[in-house]
Amino acid sequence: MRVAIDIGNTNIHIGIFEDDVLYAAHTVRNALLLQTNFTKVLNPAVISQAQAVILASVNPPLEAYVIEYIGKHRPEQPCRIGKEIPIPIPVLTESPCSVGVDRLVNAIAAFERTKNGTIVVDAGTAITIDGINKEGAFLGGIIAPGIEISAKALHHATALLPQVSIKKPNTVLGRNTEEAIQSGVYWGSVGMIRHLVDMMRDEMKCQPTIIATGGDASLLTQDILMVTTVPHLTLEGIHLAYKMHLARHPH
Ligand SMILES: Nc1ncnc2c1ncn2[C@@H]1O[C@H](COP(=O)(O)OP(=O)(O)OP(=O)(O)O)[C@@H](O)[C@H]1O
Ligand SMILES: CC(C)(CO)[C@@H](O)C(=O)NCCC(=O)O
Ligand SMILES: [K+]
Repeated sequence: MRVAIDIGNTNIHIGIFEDDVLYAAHTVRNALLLQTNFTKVLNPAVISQAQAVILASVNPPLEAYVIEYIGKHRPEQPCRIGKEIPIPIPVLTESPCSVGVDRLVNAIAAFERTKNGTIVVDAGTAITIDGINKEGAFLGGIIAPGIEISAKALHHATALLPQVSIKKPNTVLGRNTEEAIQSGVYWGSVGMIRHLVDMMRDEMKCQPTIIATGGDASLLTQDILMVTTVPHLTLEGIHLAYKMHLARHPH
């Protein structure tokens, strides 16, 4: 049994892999994790019995907490993607080390599925849209505000706009403030994703496969054509990067 942990900015996602198959996954709000007892979220027995605990983090302070907790329950340090586990694909950006490892493991898992030029949309805290060429190399992409960030930003930066939870509006023309914010954030995000995917497709000069993931993917992609949603793409990518490393460096 192997445990993959994706430490993001809103949520931590935990996946349990048995015989290379993801058989359990759960998500905990970071804020909740810091308030509650870690043992309720990351079962000490699972941590101590796992063959490997593999981490991908884009949130260093929370990562430090998780590593400290894991250290109490198993003698080996967890394997960190991008540290002990090198990124097993070419990263063709200016500064490969500064690309979020969640974007990179998404690319690894997506390419494993498509074996084709691919665009990955991850709609989480941020919305990222990244290109992978048909050789499986990470090309770069875009980082934009996620829908919760957009809704919060409107509330925090204004005197009159309330905090609104975003759902799909029935109409584009909002008839009250709440509907107007929902429409702006929902249709704005959908339109942004559609447009950026089109632009990226042109720039990549190929017919890439589009894969979406992240907490808001199923909400947003209902209005985007030709997208396959893979809920646990990041966890799959963490596990895959680890397996690729093992294949290259058998113990
Ligand atoms: N049950 C849920 N719990 C938490 N967030 C949810 C849930 N359902 C939908 N969401 C949405 O998912 C988004 C967070 O997505 P995700 O879980 O991919 O974030 P994350 O992993 O922290 O992101 P990142 O890695 O980009 O920091 C939020 O915008 C929130 O609106
Ligand atoms: C963009 C996010 C926040 C998405 O989770 C993460 O991948 C990150 O913090 N990235 C670092 C900067 C970069 O990817 O270029
Ligand atoms: K994410």
